[in-house]
Amino acid sequence: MASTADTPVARRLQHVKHIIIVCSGKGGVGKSSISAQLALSLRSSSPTAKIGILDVDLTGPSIPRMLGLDGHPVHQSSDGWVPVYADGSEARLACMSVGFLLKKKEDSVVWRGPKKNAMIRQFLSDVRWGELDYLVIDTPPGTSDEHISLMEHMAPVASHLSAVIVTTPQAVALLDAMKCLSFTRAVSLPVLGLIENMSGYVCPCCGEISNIFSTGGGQEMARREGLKFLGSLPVDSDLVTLLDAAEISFELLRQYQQTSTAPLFAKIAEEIVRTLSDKET
Ligand SMILES: Nc1ncnc2c1ncn2[C@@H]1O[C@H](COP(=O)(O)OP(=O)(O)OP(=O)(O)O)[C@@H](O)[C@H]1O
Ligand code: SF4
Repeated sequence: MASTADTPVARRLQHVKHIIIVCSGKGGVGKSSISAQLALSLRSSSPTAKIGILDVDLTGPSIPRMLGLDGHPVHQSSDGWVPVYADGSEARLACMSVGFLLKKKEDSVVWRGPKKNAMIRQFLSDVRWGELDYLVIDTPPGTSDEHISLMEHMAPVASHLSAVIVTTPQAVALLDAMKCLSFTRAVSLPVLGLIENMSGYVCPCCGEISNIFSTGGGQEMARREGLKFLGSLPVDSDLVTLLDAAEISFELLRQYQQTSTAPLFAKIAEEIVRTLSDKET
């Protein structure tokens, strides 16, 4: 068994206390926006918390856009790639994504498994994350080459890893979330809990939450499978406007706190922080 200092990935990641892999069975359920919100909420959870967010959704990287970082170049230093900081010189929210490496943001990545695997290894071993409290990893939907590569490369730091599963209330998304859960069980990845996204709709006029789809399916799945239910988030038009059009990351940090989902997500982040600190003791 490899010791924690045996591989380049282990040497980089041994200073990251907790690595949270965000996954979903189905595409479009809001995994990237949950990853972005988790990183923003964790950053706000303490005045000193240091957070990283790594986007390994290689064919559909959306984290740079959601954090208002589109088009930022990645600098290479003698000690590896310097991540892009969403909060400038405060340097408490570091971000890395294949989106930063594309010439144009509309360029697509058409890579086979081995090239994806090499890219993920490079993200894990060559990015100068430094000391982090939390590294949030946004993954593609389903359980694909990217997930397998992540688990293989991070095996020496397996004790730092855990997952959050995102679903929407519809039966088809829940079925896919079950597949995702069975992957985590197959690779012995502890699951912190389940988030039900797009559960009801926040009326932009009066702020009332209406149930446009069914709700509660995620909670029921969590109960049935012995998972923690971390919370549900409604469809919020302010959030989609903010994340789809974020242009300046500094503004985003401030504006996010004014959305109606920010306090709901803060509770989810608190629960995640509590679960992880219980795990440490
Ligand atoms: N709670 C929400 N309220 C409003 N819009 C949301 C919410 N969650 C996600 N969205 C929006 O839905 C769209 C899809 O979300 P996102 O890209 O996060 O999904 P995904 O699961 O990561 O998708 P993919 O399968 O492409 O990786 C985005 O435009 C996002 O801003
Ligand atoms: S929730 Fe109230 S304000 Fe919003 S659309 Fe419905 S009736 Fe109108």
